[in-house]
Amino acid sequence: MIEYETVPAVCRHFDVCGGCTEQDVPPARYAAAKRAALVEALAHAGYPDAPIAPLLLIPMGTRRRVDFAAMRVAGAVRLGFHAARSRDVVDITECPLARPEIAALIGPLRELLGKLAGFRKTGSVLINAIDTGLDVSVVLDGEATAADRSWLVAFARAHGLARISLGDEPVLVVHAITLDVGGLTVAPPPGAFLQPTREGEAAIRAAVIAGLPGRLTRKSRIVELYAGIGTLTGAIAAHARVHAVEGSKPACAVLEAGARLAGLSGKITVETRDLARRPVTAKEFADAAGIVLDPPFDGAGPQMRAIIEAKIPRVIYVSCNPEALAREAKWLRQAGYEVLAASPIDQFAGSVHLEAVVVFALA
Ligand SMILES: C[S@@+](CC[C@H](N)C(=O)[O-])C[C@H]1O[C@@H](n2cnc3c(N)ncnc32)[C@H](O)[C@@H]1O
Repeated sequence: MIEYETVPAVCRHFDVCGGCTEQDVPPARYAAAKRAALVEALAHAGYPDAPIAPLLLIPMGTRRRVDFAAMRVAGAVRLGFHAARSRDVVDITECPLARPEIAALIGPLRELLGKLAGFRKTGSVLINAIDTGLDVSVVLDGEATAADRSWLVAFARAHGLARISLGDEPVLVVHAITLDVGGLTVAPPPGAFLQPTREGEAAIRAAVIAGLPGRLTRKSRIVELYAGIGTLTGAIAAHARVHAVEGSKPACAVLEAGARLAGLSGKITVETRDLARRPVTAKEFADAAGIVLDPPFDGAGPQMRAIIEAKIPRVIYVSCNPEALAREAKWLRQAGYEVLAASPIDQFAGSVHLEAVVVFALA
């Protein structure tokens, strides 16, 4: 039962599409609820008085990474997002959340999927907006035919895409694949993880850099866990040596190449490692001035034990899930860490999700 006045939703698919469930919440209430998610997470972890910054709002129309679901039902193609708590795909004609150039592809993509013999019942289309255009990766549930590939090539050319791929296999590269990630220029693989908005990414980076220990020297070393393609790595490397650890081999290759291109191979070392199976040990953290971690939705799990054992003076935790943050921050509190700063960032506009950067220091 809704107990407050709602405001008109900006999207015509609101209510059926499971994407942005909070669009009709009045702005002040929306912003308060988002910030409260971080307040509650940190209070739950034992930090009731943590210094929490105001919420950084990021407007609709800025999402630069969109993963559309597709379904063929009685011959007709549906392209959009899953309905709430359902595998059913809601067919959409607009997406005010996405950047306009991504939203403009919805109709043409639906038409393209309709022609593909390799698209039987279910599929998806992941779009990343990179510096040279849109990078589109189509995932089908059947074998793509030669004709399918020709359709993809024609589509990429007609819409001026940077690249089109079948899953992680590039089918046509039209423009050079480059993305500036604040200090490094990288070439993300098809479907690479990118922070959902440029604005959010910049805010995360700024909060991480502001949270680094004050007296870093050229010899200081920061260990960065879950580094991805290096979204934060180049910026950290402007202040210290960085050992970047990431589980995805292609992401590590991209990060390594970006570091080389920037002449930073001496400052940035990259390690491919599954941190769930083989966490970095307390001994390996030993001489680090700080740890930066940006784990997946479920949190860092088994990696946390060694972080706590290592007693590194500064731990900067980038979180996309306040629940996991609450759980793992509690262990940091029990180990004697205090919160120096916490920044809530509305990376997932219109949804209940929240991004946050929390800076912990050993008291
Ligand atoms: C939230 S993303 C952050 C990536 C990067 N920091 C960024 O901002 O783009 C989480 C990263 O953790 C990586 N990852 C997920 N599970 C992992 C594991 N078990 N071991 C190592 N890395 C993992 C993913 O590949 C992904 O790059």
